[in-house]
Amino acid sequence: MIRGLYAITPDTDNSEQLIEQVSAALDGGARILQYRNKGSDAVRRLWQANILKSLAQSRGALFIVNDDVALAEAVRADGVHLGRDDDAIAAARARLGDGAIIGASCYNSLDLARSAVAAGASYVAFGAMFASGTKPGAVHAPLSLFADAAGLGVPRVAIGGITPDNAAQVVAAGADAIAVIGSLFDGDGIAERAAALAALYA
Ligand SMILES: Cc1ncc(COP(=O)(O)OP(=O)(O)O)c(N)n1
Ligand SMILES: Cc1nc(C(=O)O)sc1CCOP(=O)(O)O
Ligand SMILES: [Mg+2]
Repeated sequence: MIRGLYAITPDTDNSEQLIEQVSAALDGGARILQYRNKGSDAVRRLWQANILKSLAQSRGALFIVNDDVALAEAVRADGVHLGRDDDAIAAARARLGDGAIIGASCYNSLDLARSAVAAGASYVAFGAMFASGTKPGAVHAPLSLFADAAGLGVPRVAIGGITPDNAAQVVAAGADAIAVIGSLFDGDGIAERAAALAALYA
């Protein structure tokens, strides 16, 4: 189920630190984990994805791979997340099967969300909600999109600049899950910040 804190990994070659960071996020209550790594080579990506999948699933969390349908298939992830520069949703659905979770980035566009659902998306993501240090050039998405998208029949995920200080307004606006990188994984206290974010869905 796509609901609650959706942790997205920081992009790193440091697998030992990554495992510790992700463990803390899961301990704190993350219900969905996305493996997002655009910098490492294919061998390290496969290794990290396999380990993180086991970690997530051993804690009852869903495991989603960003961008890479082949990697999602290789590690038997619960699903894949796709944006405008990635593979088509219908092709991913054909490859991964009916049971796979396929998330779609819809930025600030309800029309994109409608098209994504028609193509077979399992959830839609809107962002950026706030200024994002991870993706400084991201377009801004208004909070009103979550109400506008309520009738689509799939969960609505919020992303971009979400922190323990501003997340409550996103949840109140109707986001079914909040996807977070920087404010969750930067610095010590990951489990505590995860718990604060997860508590918004308690
Ligand atoms: C949950 C979630 N929402 C949005 C994105 C962004 O996807 P995309 O636009 O493809 O950008 P990259 O993450 O690939 O840089 C996401 N990854 N997860
Ligand atoms: C990967 C990504 N996609 C976005 C979008 O708006 O589609 S914003 C974003 C970065 C999210 O990281 P942080 O929590 O550090 O802001
Ligand atoms: Mg992408």
